[in-house]
Amino acid sequence: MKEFKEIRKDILVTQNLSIGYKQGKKDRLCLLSDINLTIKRGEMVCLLGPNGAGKSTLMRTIAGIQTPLSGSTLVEGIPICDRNFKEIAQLLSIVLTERIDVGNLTVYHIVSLGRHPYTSWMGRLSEDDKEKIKWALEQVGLLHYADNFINQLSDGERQRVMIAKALAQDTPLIMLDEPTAHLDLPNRVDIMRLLHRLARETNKAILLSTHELDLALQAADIIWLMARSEPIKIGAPEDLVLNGSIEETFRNKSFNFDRKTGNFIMNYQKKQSIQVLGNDVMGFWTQRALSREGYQVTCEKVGDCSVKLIEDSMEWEVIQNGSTTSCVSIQELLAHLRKNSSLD
Ligand SMILES: Nc1ncnc2c1ncn2[C@@H]1O[C@H](COP(=O)(O)OP(=O)(O)OP(=O)(O)O)[C@@H](O)[C@H]1O
Repeated sequence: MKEFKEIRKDILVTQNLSIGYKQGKKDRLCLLSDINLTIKRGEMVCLLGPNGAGKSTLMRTIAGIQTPLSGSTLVEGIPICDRNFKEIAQLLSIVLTERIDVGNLTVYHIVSLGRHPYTSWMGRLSEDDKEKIKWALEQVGLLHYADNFINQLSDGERQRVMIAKALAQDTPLIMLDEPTAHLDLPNRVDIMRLLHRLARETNKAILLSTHELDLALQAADIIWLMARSEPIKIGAPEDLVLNGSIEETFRNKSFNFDRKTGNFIMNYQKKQSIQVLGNDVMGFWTQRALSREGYQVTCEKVGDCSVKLIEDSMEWEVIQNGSTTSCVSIQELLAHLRKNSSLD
């Protein structure tokens, strides 16, 4: 029980925080006020929200890079504004979105910069510092790249170097601003899995802002859902799906959020209805294709056209006006339907 309490200790608390920008001497743009948030050790929190919601502003304010309009951020119980630069750097590390372009530095050198808050002004690394750098490189799977120059690495590897630097900084809170931007799908998944594992195994709190709704829904322990001028919604991803918060925040006439799959489905103008007999995986993809083609798919009998799925042989039987045509692919099915509708 004691161990559980330690794992779930609050590392960061915001108290009635207001975020925004001072504009001139008197005016100010307040994006959001009365923000009361908590992050616990061992927790991965994803900050989600549409463009312009204020995610970066919130991240910068929490990290003490930007001054709040009012309220405060407490790290380990002490307001961040009462701490000096070195103390803050020992409590929270930040990984920014910008692609790093320091070609003449090695991976080891960049990760070693994470030890800066602990070294003397000469920056000499102790044995303990070197151990922490090695450990950080191991965690992100880049120990064998230690002597490589940064410009010899892919974007995914560079991002892992920056995460290693944050790990070497050995702070209880790691903040990342859109860590998966510029990455392809396998790398996006790898980074999210890595961050999730690190939160669990190192007992650090990880806060990241992202536009990757599907990955955040799978990897986050807690989601902070932000929309302009609305209170931040907080909860386990599944709770925010079930109570309709995700749908509401990202509501758009061009697509719908499918609560069952956690995916966004594009809206197409529907021309006519079509009956599809069969379900499961083949049914799902057939429905997607027919929907794109402008059909309203139903399992009820409608009109004189229906599609029967033969799952064993992966075939589609189109039954229309009493005659049956077999198609061996969705492409062929769509071509057949297009041909017949042009004959109508
Ligand atoms: N320096 C600034 N001065 C005044 N307003 C700003 C400044 N920086 C950002 N804003 C405004 O604050 C609002 C929130 O911006 P912010 O970058 O925090 O949103 P975001 O959710 O991170 O957006 P995105 O997802 O596009 O990165 C925007 O309307 C933006 O125009």
